[in-house]
Amino acid sequence: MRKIDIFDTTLRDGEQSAGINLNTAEKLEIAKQLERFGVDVMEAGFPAASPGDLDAVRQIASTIKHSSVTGLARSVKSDIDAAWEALKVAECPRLHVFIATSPIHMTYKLKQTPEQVVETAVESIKYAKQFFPIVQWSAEDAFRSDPAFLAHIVEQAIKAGASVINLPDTVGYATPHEYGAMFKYMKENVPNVEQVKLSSHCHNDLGMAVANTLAAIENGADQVEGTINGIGERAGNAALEEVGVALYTRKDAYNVETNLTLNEIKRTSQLVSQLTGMVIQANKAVVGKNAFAHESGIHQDGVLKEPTTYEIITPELIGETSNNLVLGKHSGRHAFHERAKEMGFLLDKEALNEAFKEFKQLADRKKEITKEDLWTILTHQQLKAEETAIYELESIQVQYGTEHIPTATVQVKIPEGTVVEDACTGAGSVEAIFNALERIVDGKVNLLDYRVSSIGKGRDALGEAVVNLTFNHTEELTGRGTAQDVLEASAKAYLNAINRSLLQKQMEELVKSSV
Ligand SMILES: CC(=O)SCCNC(=O)CCNC(=O)[C@H](O)C(C)(C)COP(=O)(O)OP(=O)(O)OC[C@H]1O[C@@H](n2cnc3c(N)ncnc32)[C@H](O)[C@@H]1OP(=O)(O)O
Ligand SMILES: CC(C)C(=O)C(=O)O
Ligand SMILES: [Mg+2]
Repeated sequence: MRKIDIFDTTLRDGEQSAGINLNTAEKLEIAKQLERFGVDVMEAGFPAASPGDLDAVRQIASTIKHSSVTGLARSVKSDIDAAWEALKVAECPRLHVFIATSPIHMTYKLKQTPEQVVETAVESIKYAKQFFPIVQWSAEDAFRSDPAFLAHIVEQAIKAGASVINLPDTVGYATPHEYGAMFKYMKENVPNVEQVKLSSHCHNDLGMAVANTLAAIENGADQVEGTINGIGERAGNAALEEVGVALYTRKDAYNVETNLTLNEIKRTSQLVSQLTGMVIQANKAVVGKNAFAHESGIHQDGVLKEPTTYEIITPELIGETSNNLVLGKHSGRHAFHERAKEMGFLLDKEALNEAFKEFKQLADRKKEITKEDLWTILTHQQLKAEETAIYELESIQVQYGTEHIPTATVQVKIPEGTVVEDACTGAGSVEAIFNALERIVDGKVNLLDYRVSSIGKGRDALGEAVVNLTFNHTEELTGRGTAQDVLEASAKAYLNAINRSLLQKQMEELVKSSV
């Protein structure tokens, strides 16, 4: 099978992303991880850019043994000298030297004629070859270059000693078909092309960097360049983890292999994100937080029955521990039941269905259902299964205004099974609720304590209320209630305490009668 070399430029083109600045220690850490990931070549920096970058490239070159380390240089002797200073410690020093070949770049940026550009390119390669055993030459903005001129300069670069020829789509303008055609054209029109490896280098301005890279492979590229998480100048470079996983998953289509250790992807991606401060978008292919997350019921059910229904990549392939069935408003019973089991709740079908109903109601109101929310819902159902509710809150309505006396109207299902409604005022909304409830329950309530708190974080967290009271002069009892609204939670807590008191009384009578 044809082998594709992976050239990582996270530490050079990736670091060119606006807002990224890595120090030597950070670059070294990433370099070591890139070596574990199995990249064939890593571009450690641009040694002429600053003494700090030169030092980082030198330290990486002297540390990394299983990947070839390179640095970038303009076609300028001082840049090549700086690169040699940094890379001479490497096992097999490799230089990456470039010059632009498109009319726009030659005319406006370099202010050189095409002939002068050929001469500069050839001179720089010959100069570099005095030091470096391997020289990679890049035609910056190759894609927007005149194809015949590009073929000519590539031929001259090979004659001058380049052993890898890189043909970048520097501004991310190419379509996959066009980018592939450029490689085909070079294969057919550069007489000495078989002496070198052709390399792709794609930018993502139109979101086609990975597709273009794959098209280059289909048309004869032997090396592909890119970065971890696709970071890089402007919209970034081709994301190497996407390229690696695409080549593996669609081996049937591409029929090539790489040296990459794919299960190092997650770790590499996380490290690069952390040290560069570039957050990975949740829906990013392969490494996004949602790449293995399923939220909708139909998908969750499918994945529980057979993962390949909705997963073409296994989480383990990239070093992720498992997929993630996220519970939200689109989830279904299968996933909910599975999660309840995982959390250790052994509820019967009816209780599970009740819990699922409660979960759906909450999911409609809340952006994210947390683990704490699930605990609360499931515990509530478990307790409910163990006790008979005597008073049950049916509905609650509170009128509150700074200029008005708070009034609460409550509907409660009483032990006889009928629903009773009452209304009351109070100094505050909670007092109004408690007063209304006291009129419904049959007995004397003495409220001793009342507290509210939130379960979990965020403004949409569930509220929990705890009420301590005595009912008909029994001993003090604690009631708990949870709801998204603290007023509803308070009413539930109040009734929960009353119910517990009544249940306790029933138990005592049962014990007495059985003696
Ligand atoms: C497509 C790419 O990603 S290319 C790599 C881009 N990366 C970087 O630029 C990061 C590192 N760069 C730097 O630190 C600086 O730009 C340096 C040290 C390289 C040069 O700095 P300065 O000397 O101050 O020049 P400055 O950056 O302002 O301008 C670039 C000069 O290099 C010239 N130049 C650009 N590319 C090349 C090239 N491949 N070969 C020769 N000269 C080049 C430009 O025409 C311009 O020349 P001029 O001064 O005669 O007009
Ligand atoms: C220097 C070259 C390889 C580059 O980064 C580009 O053209 O995008
Ligand atoms: Mg680039």
